[in-house]
Amino acid sequence: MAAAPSSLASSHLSPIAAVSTPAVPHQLRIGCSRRRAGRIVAMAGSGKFFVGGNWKCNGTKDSISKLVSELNAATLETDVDVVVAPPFIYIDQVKNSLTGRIEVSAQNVWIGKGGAYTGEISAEQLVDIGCQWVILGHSERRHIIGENDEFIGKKAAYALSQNVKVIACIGELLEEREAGKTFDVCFRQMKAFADSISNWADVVIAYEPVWAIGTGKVATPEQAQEVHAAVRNWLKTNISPDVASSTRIIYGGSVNAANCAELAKKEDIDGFLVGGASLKGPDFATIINSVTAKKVAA
Ligand SMILES: O=C(CO)COP(=O)(O)O
Repeated sequence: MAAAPSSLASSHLSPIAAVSTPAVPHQLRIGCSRRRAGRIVAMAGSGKFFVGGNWKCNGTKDSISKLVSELNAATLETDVDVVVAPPFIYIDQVKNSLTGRIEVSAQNVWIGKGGAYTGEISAEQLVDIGCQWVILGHSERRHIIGENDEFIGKKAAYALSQNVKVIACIGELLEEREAGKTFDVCFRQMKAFADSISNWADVVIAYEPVWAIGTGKVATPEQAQEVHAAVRNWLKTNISPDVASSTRIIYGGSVNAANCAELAKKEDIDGFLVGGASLKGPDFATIINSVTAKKVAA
């Protein structure tokens, strides 16, 4: 992705000024407080912490073999769901060498049943090689490849129908944030998923502001929390309170070993989708283990 303009300084995107769309409704805050009083303090959602590594179009047989060895040797907290997403052609290699502690995801899937679709991979084929997850709606597929909301929603529905779980990505462009459209964009992308999804149990939502992806310009914990809380409230209003509290909403965009703990402490951040830092085993392990920061915050 192109580097974010220098105007993306933290002073420019201050926690409150950054999103000029309406603040999270008071009602939601009350809802979170109730949950706090009941059982969970630092996690508004009730699901397990979730960390995904999106390897994108990176790696060779040799580098992936080294990364898998690092992951196999790492000590990982037990109460975290961990998934890695290698390029399609290495999924089988990873499945055959990676510890069963970590599940494997694809980075894309065809919209329906396989057949005469040159270059595509079907959900049935993912199931055939034991790949349980797929990332859909990633900004690189939206903005570089040109996938639209409806196409992505239908892909999600078909993958779920074949028992492939979905990491559903949403997030605004820099110009959309600067125009105060962050919530509008995220809610529109959420609606497209919701129009196609009936079973949310196998869906994890990844909020990945496009200006933070691969740029080193991570959202502040406050900026991420603000959008996560709004998305959770959107689920509460438009799907159900149960889905809102059980669906993991993870953050992606320049997450690394140094910034993960502060992000993890935020109550609506239920984990991470990591790009560059997931290519380094020890750093990825640190990000997985940032669940301990959440527990301390609780
Ligand atoms: O796109 C991402 C994960 O899907 C994030 O990428 P980076 O962590 O490299 O910014």
